[in-house]
This record gives sequence, structure tokens and C-alpha cells, in this order.
Amino acid sequence: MFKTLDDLDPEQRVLVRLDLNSPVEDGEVQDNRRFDRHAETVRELAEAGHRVVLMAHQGRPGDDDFVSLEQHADILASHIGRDVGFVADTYGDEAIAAIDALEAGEVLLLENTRMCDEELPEEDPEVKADTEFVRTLAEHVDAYVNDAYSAAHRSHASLVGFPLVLPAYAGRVMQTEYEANSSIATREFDGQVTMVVGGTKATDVIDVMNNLGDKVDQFLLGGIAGELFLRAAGNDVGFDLEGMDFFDDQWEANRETIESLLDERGDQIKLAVDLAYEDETDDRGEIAVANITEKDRAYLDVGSMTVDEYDPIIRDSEAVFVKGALGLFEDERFAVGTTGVLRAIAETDCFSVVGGGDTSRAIEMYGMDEGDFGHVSIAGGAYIRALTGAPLAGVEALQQD
Ligand SMILES: Nc1ncnc2c1ncn2[C@@H]1O[C@H](COP(=O)(O)OP(=O)(O)OP(=O)(O)O)[C@@H](O)[C@H]1O
Ligand SMILES: O=C(O)[C@H](O)COP(=O)(O)O
Repeated sequence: MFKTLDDLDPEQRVLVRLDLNSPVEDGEVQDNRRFDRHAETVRELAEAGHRVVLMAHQGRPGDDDFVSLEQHADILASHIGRDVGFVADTYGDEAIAAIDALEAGEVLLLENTRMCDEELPEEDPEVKADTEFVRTLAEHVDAYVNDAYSAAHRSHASLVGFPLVLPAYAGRVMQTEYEANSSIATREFDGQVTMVVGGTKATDVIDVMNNLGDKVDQFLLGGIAGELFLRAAGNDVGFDLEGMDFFDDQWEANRETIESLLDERGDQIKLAVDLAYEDETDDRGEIAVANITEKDRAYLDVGSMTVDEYDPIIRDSEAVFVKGALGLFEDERFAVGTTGVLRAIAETDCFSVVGGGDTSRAIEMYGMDEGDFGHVSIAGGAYIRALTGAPLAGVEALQQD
């Protein structure tokens, strides 16, 4: 395991890595649940009287969303309910002066870590620990806290370098995300374990089935990935129509694996029995998969009969995990599958984890209460890695001791 904030000595100068990576629209950073979650860790540290220095990243060099963290400081302050200072520097003289000037209980956010050249290339922790960035900041703080579970799959300096040179601890978000997202692999559940898998990437679904096939009783499929499985089961769907770029490449690359998964795990895999599309009047239309003789339109959601089949399976489950949406839920007409399974989970007192950067947005978009779910992950790439048993460099760095 790792040490947590419960193990931190009093009155420390703490360097804390958050993940505040957010959507940016017309140059404006959009508030989102990452701020709210990390606010808990920061507030706890500040209220305990530590001097709190925050690091985070936004976008990648060259991308439109690669911007300063100045706006992030204000948004975070509104969630914490206390000032968050900002300095437009990562580890230069200005940053060091601001860190040295901090009083007990004060909070300071440094500039976007990815504006520092040594942050980004993925390298071994030993290499990252020996950068000027890490060595300089480490001299001005007493301890390091990693709260950025959702960035922990990256072997970047701010995530893997500091634990080698400072006493290192997991923040509250790191702790909660790690426990919830690993639970499907590590916990024993008494009753049925169900996994809802959809989204756009067939490899995500394949990797999850390969890693968790012996832990999960039922996989409920949908989305683009589900349509590819329907094709492997002999249905005339799961290929691209003109102007589409979802299926054919994925089919070429994964056909054999999908076919053998259906062979080996057919009893565990539930496929959609009907699909939804945009009809001639722009409304939602539905068709039974058995009645599709030739794919001539895009299918954008699973149908209502499918939701009726998935619903009781979820309600009979002891634990339900969600990775990927069952349809194009951003369009209300095609949110029926995704919201249908989410509502069934919310109304049942099963243990549940909902993840995937995109999918978990459906909860707030359709007015559901996060409190009705066991855990709603703020992680994308790190969540799928946890489900597929892949290591997280940032977590491993925290665990060595
Ligand atoms: N039939 C469909 N047609 C088009 N898009 C779909 C369909 N089904 C699902 N999607 C899209 O899949 C997206 C989610 O897929 P993705 O594989 O990215 O999952 P995620 O795990 O939520 O996100 P991420 O991997 O980014 O963390 C949703 O935004 C949804 O619109
Ligand atoms: O937003 C995320 O998923 C994490 O912060 C990782 O960001 P990255 O994919 O740009 O490394």
C-alpha cells in the first residue's frame, strides 16, 4: 500500500500533485468534478496548518487546451472556500520565492507543470528524480503528496520523480480512486458481479474481458464496441457506412479476438437485442437486431428492449462496474441505453463504480445524483488501466518504501 495524509507529520511544507486537467472552451477553463474532489484534499491540508504548494497540468504543448493554470486557481479557491495564490512559474526564482513566503494554512498553485521541459517525456522515476525541476522544488518542501490518480498512468516528473527524493503520501482522491477502481480485481463479492461495457474502443472491452473474465459474471455490451461483437455473432452490423470511421479498422485488428471471446465466454456476454437510429423525421427509431437484414444507417444507441433485458440483471447484482457508454448519450435521443443502466444502478443498493472520462459525464448531464453511486471515477486512461490490470507508474512510485 502507500502512506496517506494520516501519516503526515504536522506543520509541513507539502508539495501536492493534483489533476486539474479540464475542458477549455474559447480559452475558458470549464469547472468540473476534478476541482470539487481535489478541494477536499487541499482543504484538509490547509486546515491542518500545512503550507500547501500545488502542481497540476493542463493540456499538452501544441494543443489548444495547453493554457496557464491562472483560471484553475480561482476555480479551485471557490471550491475550497479559501484563497489559492498563483505564480506563473514552475520552479524558477519566482516560484521559489512564493513557496518560501507561504504562511501556515496558505495555498499556492504553481504554473502548468507541462510548461517545464523536464516534466513530459515518459522516463524512469530515477531519471525524473534527477531533473533540475524535481531537485530544485524538493529543496523547498518537506513532503510530497500525490492526489492525481487520474494522471498516474504517466511516468512524468511531477508524478514519479518526487517520491524518490521526498517522504511521499497519497492524497484523499488518490486513496479513494485507487481503492474503488482496484476493487473489482481485489475484492470478493458474495453475489453477482456485472460489468457494463461500451464506448468506442473495442480493445478496451477486450482487455477488460481478458483481465476480469473470471471475476465478472455478466458483461452487458453496447456502444461501438458492442456493435462489433454483434457483427462477430453473425449480424449484419458493425461496419462503416460512407463517411464513417468507427468499425472497419477495429474489425480488421480485433476480429479473431472478439470471435474467440464469444466462443469462450458466450454465456457471460450479453449483446443488444435492438438498436436505435435517427429516423426520417429526426426522431429516435428502434429496430430489433434480428430484423436487420442489411445495415443502411448508423446505430447510435441500444434499444429499449435491450435496456429491459439489462435492467433486472443490474438490479440482481451485488456489484456493478461501468466502462464506456452504451450510446451517443450526448444527444438526448440516444441517451436511453446509458441513462437506463445508470438509473438501474442508482436505484439499487449494489456496490458500484462508474468510470471513463466521457461516460461519467452522463450522470450530471441527466440530473442523476452522484451520491446514489458507490464511486464515480474522475479518471479516464488510469481507470481502464486499473480494470485491465496494467500498472500505474504514479501509484507504484508511491508504494515503494
Ligand atoms: N453507437 C455509438 N455511436 C457513436 N458514439 C457512441 C456510440 N456509443 C457510444 N458512443 C460514444 O462513446 C463515448 C464514450 O466512449 P469511450 O470509449 O471514449 O469511453 P469512456 O471510457 O467514457 O471515455 P475515455 O476513454 O475517454 O475515458 C461517448 O462519448 C459516446 O458518445
Ligand atoms: O485528463 C486526463 O485524463 C489526465 O490528466 C491525463 O492527461 P493526458 O492524457 O494529457 O496525459
